Amino acid sequence: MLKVCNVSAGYRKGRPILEDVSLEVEKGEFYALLGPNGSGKTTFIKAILDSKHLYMSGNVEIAGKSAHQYNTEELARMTAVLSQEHAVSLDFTVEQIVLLGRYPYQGKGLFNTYKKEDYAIVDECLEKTNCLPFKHKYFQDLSGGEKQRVLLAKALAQSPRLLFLDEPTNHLDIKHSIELLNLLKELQLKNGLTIVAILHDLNLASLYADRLALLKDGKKIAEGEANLLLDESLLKSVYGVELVSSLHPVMGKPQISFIPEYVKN
Ligand SMILES: Nc1ncnc2c1ncn2[C@@H]1O[C@H](COP(=O)(O)OP(=O)(O)OP(=O)(O)O)[C@@H](O)[C@H]1O
Repeated sequence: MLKVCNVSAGYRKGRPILEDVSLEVEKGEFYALLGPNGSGKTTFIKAILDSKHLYMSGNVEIAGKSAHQYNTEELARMTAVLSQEHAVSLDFTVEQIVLLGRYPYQGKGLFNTYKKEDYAIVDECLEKTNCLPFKHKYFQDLSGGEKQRVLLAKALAQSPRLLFLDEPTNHLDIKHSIELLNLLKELQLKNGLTIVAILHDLNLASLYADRLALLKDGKKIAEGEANLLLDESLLKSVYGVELVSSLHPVMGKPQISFIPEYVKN
């Protein structure tokens, strides 16, 4: 579904932030991108979906076709992104924002308007993300976590086959983080949605992703299943901190914790 070949990208000429990154994500896979702050994770998503402001080399294929061959509407029907930046017009209601997710499905004609089906999809996405209770509220009046869920509903309303998420659990409390990841997993398993998620929480990545990749200083350091990747010495070399790995009591997947400094002394 996604093939990234030897991609280098940066914001200034001759200063790459990403260096020679290659990876492939299978259809219906949940792939997590991990790495320290500033390692290039967000730049990676931009290099795939929005490279016009980047100095970039290498190739990106989405569903077997070069990313450059998609026009804006085609790309927005194939992929959606939940980004960290909430660049949304302030005086829109929740419903209006989620309806924007249906825009790529409207024709170019002057009299094209949203159809009954679009409104039904919007309601379905609002329900899935637990946003129905504030459907008529203004986006600007919501909490950070509620805004995050509305923007996920908008991304889902695009009915994408490939969904990118940049720290989707940012702003969410533990209940809503778990609910969001459960929903993503359900969409992956039932609908075959392909998911590429930047996650800072190694434990959630371990429990939900099929494969993980570690980025450091713009390079892909390692890739694989959680049992292979969440290794204490590898994590120390990437994050520069001592971490302790143990197994989840039910899932048998690695869970990462640490010993606070004051206990060690
Ligand atoms: N628009 C920009 N112009 C110039 N440099 C940028 C821009 N956006 C990001 N950078 C730089 O690129 C590097 C990688 O940033 P990026 O946001 O991709 O990292 P990240 O891994 O997503 O970080 P975080 O985990 O903190 O969100 C950083 O050094 C950052 O300062």
